[in-house]
Amino acid sequence: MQSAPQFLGSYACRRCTANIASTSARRCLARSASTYTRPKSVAFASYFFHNSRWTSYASPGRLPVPSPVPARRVAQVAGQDDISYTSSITTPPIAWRRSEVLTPRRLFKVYAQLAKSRLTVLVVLTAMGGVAMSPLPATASVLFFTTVGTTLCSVAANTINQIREVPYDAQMARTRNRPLVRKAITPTHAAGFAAVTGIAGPAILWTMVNPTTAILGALNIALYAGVYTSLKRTSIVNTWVGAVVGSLPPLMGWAACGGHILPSAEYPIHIFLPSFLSSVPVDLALVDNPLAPFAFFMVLYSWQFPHFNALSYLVRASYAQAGYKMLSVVNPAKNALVSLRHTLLLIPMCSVLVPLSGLTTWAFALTSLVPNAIWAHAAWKFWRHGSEKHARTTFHHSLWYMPVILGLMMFHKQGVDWTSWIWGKQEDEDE
Ligand SMILES: CC(C)=CCC/C(C)=C/CC/C(C)=C/COP(=O)(O)OP(=O)(O)O
Repeated sequence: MQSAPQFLGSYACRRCTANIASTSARRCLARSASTYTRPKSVAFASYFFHNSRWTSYASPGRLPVPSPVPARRVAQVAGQDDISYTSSITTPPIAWRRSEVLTPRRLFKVYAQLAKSRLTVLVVLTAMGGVAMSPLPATASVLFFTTVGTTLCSVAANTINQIREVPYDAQMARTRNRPLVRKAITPTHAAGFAAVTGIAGPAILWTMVNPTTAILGALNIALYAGVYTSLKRTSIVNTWVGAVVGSLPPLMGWAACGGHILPSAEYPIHIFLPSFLSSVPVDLALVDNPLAPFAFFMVLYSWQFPHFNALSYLVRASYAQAGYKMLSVVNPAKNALVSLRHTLLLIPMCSVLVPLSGLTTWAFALTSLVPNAIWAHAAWKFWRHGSEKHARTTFHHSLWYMPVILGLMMFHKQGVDWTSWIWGKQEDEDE
């Protein structure tokens, strides 16, 4: 473990530094400490209200700057005593620097960082995927307000997540430059931003789209910022909860168009057999089928495991350092096995569940086999060899896999026959 002065050199607030041996200083240490041995409960309220007064002892006249003694830490979690690495914290994670002046332009940039803008764009795109796959038409107003409402919900969820994770984000190179860690914005300001977006998002969805979409948005904020964020440091189950969070936006898009996501007497579950097994022609009136959004949800749910587990394996040292309970840290072999399991599960999902639900025609069952086979092969190699090289390949495959699978789903969408649409046009021209 690092020595107390090293941690305190970066993170103790002024009030707590008067007496470095005092309880509050120890509390500061606890909230900064990386944890294989979990810290005592982090005094969140203390962090929250002290943060704007945090200072660095690297400035002269305060406590001495700690000598940069390399700290070596060996992970010993769940019998995995083979993960060892040299901690990169040989100097305080954040050096003293003048605080940023928040011009409107900088403030916008800070808000975008709090929103994790790229993730938010992806979330909105998957919600639009739900709209695109819905058999029910969407008006321009529904499209616009679903986009705005979903964006605001995602912004709020990501902001709350960052407010809660400052001491841990500060310990990972990947997240060390986030606005709250570098103190570009106070936690109070960020909390205000989260409150405004977190109320406006569901309110817009409720009033301008429909209550079901609003409830899904609010539920997802709670699931991500509340349940998932807490579980990250307590249980590997976090990844399964995070996968639900990532799969809910398409349901929001589906619900926004008025589609039903739960079966009822009025909207029971239908199955759409392939034409060689059924003589009944597809009744497009039945395509608003609760099994369809469930199939979409499941594809996104399973996609996240090989995507996230492969990435998580590549950054496992920093996850370990910040004390996150990730499968890639506690059990790398199982981490790769879970990735493989979900790439294999995606095959029957795409080749049976999706066409059976009426979301696509049965042609999708065949065309989806190609991307599924390529990705499953990469995940199998990752599981066999457990190397970073294969983790990277599995991760890179996840990046093209999702747009390809969504594109194929759109191409084979039930009731939309692109080929006859093109041929039909040609016939029209011939006439
Ligand atoms: C509509 C609505 C509310 C949508 C929310 C969508 C959303 C925020 C999805 C995130 C999914 C997820 C588990 C990301 C990882 O977060 P992480 O905390 O592990 O990432 P980090 O390590 O980069 O902080």
